[in-house]
Amino acid sequence: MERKFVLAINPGSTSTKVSLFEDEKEIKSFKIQHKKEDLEKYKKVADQYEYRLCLILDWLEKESIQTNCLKAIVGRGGLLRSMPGGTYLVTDKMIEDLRIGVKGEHAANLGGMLAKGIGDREGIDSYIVDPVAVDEFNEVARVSGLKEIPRRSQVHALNIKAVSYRRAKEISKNLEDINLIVAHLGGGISVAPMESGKIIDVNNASEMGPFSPERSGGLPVGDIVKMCFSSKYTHEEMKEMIKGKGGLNSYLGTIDAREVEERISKGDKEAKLVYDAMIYQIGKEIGACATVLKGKVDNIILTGGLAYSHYLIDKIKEMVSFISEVIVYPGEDEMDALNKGTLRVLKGLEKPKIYEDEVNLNG
Ligand SMILES: Nc1ncnc2c1ncn2[C@@H]1O[C@H](COP(=O)(O)OP(=O)(O)O)[C@@H](O)[C@H]1O
Ligand SMILES: CCCC(=O)OP(=O)(O)O
Repeated sequence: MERKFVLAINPGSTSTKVSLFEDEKEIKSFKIQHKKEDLEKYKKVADQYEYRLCLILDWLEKESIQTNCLKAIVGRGGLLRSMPGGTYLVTDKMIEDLRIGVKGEHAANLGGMLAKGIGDREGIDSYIVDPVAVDEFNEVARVSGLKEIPRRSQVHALNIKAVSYRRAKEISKNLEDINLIVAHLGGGISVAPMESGKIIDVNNASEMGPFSPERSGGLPVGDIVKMCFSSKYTHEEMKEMIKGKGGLNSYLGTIDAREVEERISKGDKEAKLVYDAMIYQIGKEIGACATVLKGKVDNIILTGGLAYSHYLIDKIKEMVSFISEVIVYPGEDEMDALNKGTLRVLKGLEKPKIYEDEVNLNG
């Protein structure tokens, strides 16, 4: 029988990861590291399309993989209109929204574009799975306190859903029958209460909640307004302070938690105070999620790069173990999650969702 593969594409802000899967097995993978100056040439994220496409096609050629050996292509989904979780067929309308950045710029916007670009060459379907735009909020979670500004769901949905499925399987339950609190602890942080498989609230990794290695998290709003009108900073500079140069980076000049821990071990008191404050805010956010779930929490899951840290995990456990058992899945496996989401559709276990049917095209 002819061998057929799924190609998964995960564009990040500094790299593009590609993996080739034969059923559930990853048989090849490659991380294309982009030079800062190569990406800086492009004004908009979507403008990087041709550049990244050529690099992926070059890799396939180098590995002697013909695109006619592929049965589907899947890309990490970006900032689209609010949508329920699941596996989506990439449609022309979705591509239009990704290209204009309908809800903002994010490297993941290229995922669907690159998947469809390659899929269309062979006449095969392309998909995205649990994009950062997944929105399964309870209505009450949308109200911010200022009429003009609704709370928005922007979330590390792909990894959060993947680790939730993993835990449900481990305890032989359906995800729909359990409640979890999942904290994705990476360069950005999402802490979400998951009720019966749905992410019913989240801090919004780019703007609110705990600060993270590179993001400020929620800030005192009065002081932010003052800074914005101080004439000291441009709009771009303010945005960078919130995402990129915020969090650990703002206080300690690094986004690398390992470096911070190294400094702490050498007696750096400032590093310890800032790192402990980040951990304190994560614990506090988990506590808030427990109240959303009215205390009915089957497990708390800690995942992402920071979950490799024993220092951080032990301190979070001290704060939240009274709520429920803490399960640690360090790192993330977004490539595997993309493939599994695609296989669920290819094997007929799930129907692919259609973007136009699931989103509000006037919103
Ligand atoms: N072994 C480790 N101990 C402590 N922190 C770690 C470890 N490995 C990775 N990290 C930290 O995890 C963070 C990045 O997490 P990651 O999930 O890779 O983020 P992203 O995918 O958002 O770039 C960085 O601050 C990094 O220093
Ligand atoms: C917008 C939520 C998802 C997110 O922040 O992803 P990255 O950490 O990969 O930028």
